[in-house]
Amino acid sequence: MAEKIRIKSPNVHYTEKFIESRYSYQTTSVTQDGDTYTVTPHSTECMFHTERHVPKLGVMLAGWGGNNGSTVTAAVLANKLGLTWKTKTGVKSANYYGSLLQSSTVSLGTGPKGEIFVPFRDLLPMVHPNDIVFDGWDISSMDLGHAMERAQVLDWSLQEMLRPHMSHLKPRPSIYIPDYIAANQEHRADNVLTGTMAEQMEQIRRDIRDFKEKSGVDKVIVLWTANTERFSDVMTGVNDTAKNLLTTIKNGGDVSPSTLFAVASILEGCAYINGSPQNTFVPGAVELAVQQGVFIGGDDFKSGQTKIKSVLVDFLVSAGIKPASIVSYNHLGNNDGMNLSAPQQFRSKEISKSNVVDDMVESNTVLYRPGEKPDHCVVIKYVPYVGDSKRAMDEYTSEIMMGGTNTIALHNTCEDSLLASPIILDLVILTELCQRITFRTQQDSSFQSFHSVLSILSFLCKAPIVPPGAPVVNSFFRQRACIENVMRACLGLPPQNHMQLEYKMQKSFKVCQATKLHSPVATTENIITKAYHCIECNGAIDQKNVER
Ligand SMILES: NC(=O)c1ccc[n+]([C@@H]2O[C@H](COP(=O)([O-])OP(=O)(O)OC[C@H]3O[C@@H](n4cnc5c(N)ncnc54)[C@H](O)[C@@H]3O)[C@@H](O)[C@H]2O)c1
Ligand SMILES: O=P([O-])([O-])O[C@@H]1[C@@H](O)[C@H](O)[C@@H](O)[C@H](O)[C@@H]1O
Repeated sequence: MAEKIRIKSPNVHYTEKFIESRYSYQTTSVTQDGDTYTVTPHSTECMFHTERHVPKLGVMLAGWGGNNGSTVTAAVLANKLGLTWKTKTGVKSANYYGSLLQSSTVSLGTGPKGEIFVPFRDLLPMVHPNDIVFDGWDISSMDLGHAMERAQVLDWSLQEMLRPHMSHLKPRPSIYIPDYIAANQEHRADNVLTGTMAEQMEQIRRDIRDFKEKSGVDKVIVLWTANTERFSDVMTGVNDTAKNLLTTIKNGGDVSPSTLFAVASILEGCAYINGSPQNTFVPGAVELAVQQGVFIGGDDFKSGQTKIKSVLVDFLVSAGIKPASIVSYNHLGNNDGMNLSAPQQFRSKEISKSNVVDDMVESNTVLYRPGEKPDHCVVIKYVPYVGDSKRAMDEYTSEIMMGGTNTIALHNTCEDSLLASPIILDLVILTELCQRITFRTQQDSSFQSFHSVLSILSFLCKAPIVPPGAPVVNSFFRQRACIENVMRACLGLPPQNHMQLEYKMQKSFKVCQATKLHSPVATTENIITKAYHCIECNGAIDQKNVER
């Protein structure tokens, strides 16, 4: 299907298979001598190739019967069926609100009547969530129709319409190692594999092949939305290299279920994404992904309280205001909350929720001395009555000018799974798009893909994993700009600069449809009517009355 956006540029060519773009990647290197910085601009000429054919995508969820797994499956079905349903506040319609790709927009540039914005998803050919085929595993045998009911997330009238489409969906038996999740999860475990660790992992591999064959999808992405596990110990000789990890699995050592899923996915050539906070990607798993040229991404969906934190701290620090104390409390009553009520599982989540401010704090040495950080406290409490409707309460106390303080208090109530579900869709759709993008610099003899550790996903994760040596960016707007500008590069377009110089200079200028420069014409003494005319085509394209 032809793309909605066509680039008219000598640097962009559309072949049957690819969008081919030439792109000049601009960076700067900096050297420091005492208080003096020397900045040198660099330009790297690149070629991007983006495959235009969008494949049929299958997504296999570990934890499919959970609140997130059942809700995202239900949401896609409701959208695909175009469902509307009655509630006490009126008729609701299925949508993908909360999805960056489906429900946010980006600026394409200036049209005859001003700036043109289009949905993110229109920038490049990508999978539509309605077309995704779901499958997966759960240690609970409950079918997806009943799991949706157990989750208590969606309106009952909607559930009744969806149940006929979900009751036949049954999670495949999964790998269950009780020591990795809270003991209070044992009651769910009636759908578990048996055999050695290696045999169980091989079954997961067979499941992936079975799903791909029976569903007819072109590719599969595996995503962990099962319970939060305790952290794994990184041990030399056990999981520090790919070879040692595979040997440990063969001999049945200390390997978590989420890491077993990761190894199974990687060996099947399927991208694997970790939506939970545990350190699934032990060094051996990362090395295996790199060796196999398979994408991995995570950790821990950035969905609510932490997402707001990555915005608010970015705002405060960027505005020169010094956050000194951040207290994030929340309580929730879903099964995730029950699992997190156990100390080791909470610790995994506390880590992923606590590191999100580090890059923003470290970027401002005017406010913070080296190593100085705000007080940062994370509290999660399990309160069964509130169910999936998480209550998050935050207090940000900052130092302002002349010894002043500013305290911002937030209260945020939301269905946790309705925040996470669009994140799951963005993760798998963006990962699939990246699988179709290759690029080369002038120094490369051939095209290459992104690094196996897919750090462009960081916008969607609380604790982004990045390639060795790469910086961790948590700042919301920098993460979002990265995705937009990489997609713009695939279209041969320069990064968004938000300068709008054409409106800021005394002799303002605009570029009309004929892409030629204009000059303003002063018409009266007190009021300048900036009439923008094309020098050549003399076409008046815009008039604004501005005070002298
Ligand atoms: N807003 C959010 O909901 C949000 C945000 C960030 C991260 N997360 C993380 O996403 C994960 C899922 O959240 P949820 O609310 O859906 O939790 P949930 O408890 O409702 O679902 C988890 C599911 O995983 C299953 N499970 C546990 N161990 C398994 C295994 N080894 N194999 C297969 N299935 C297994 C459980 O039976 C359950 O059905 C949690 O780790 C949570 O911390 C959720
Ligand atoms: O994304 P966020 O709102 O900062 O963090 C959330 C936690 O506050 C919540 O307790 C947990 O159950 C969710 O899994 C999610 O991780």
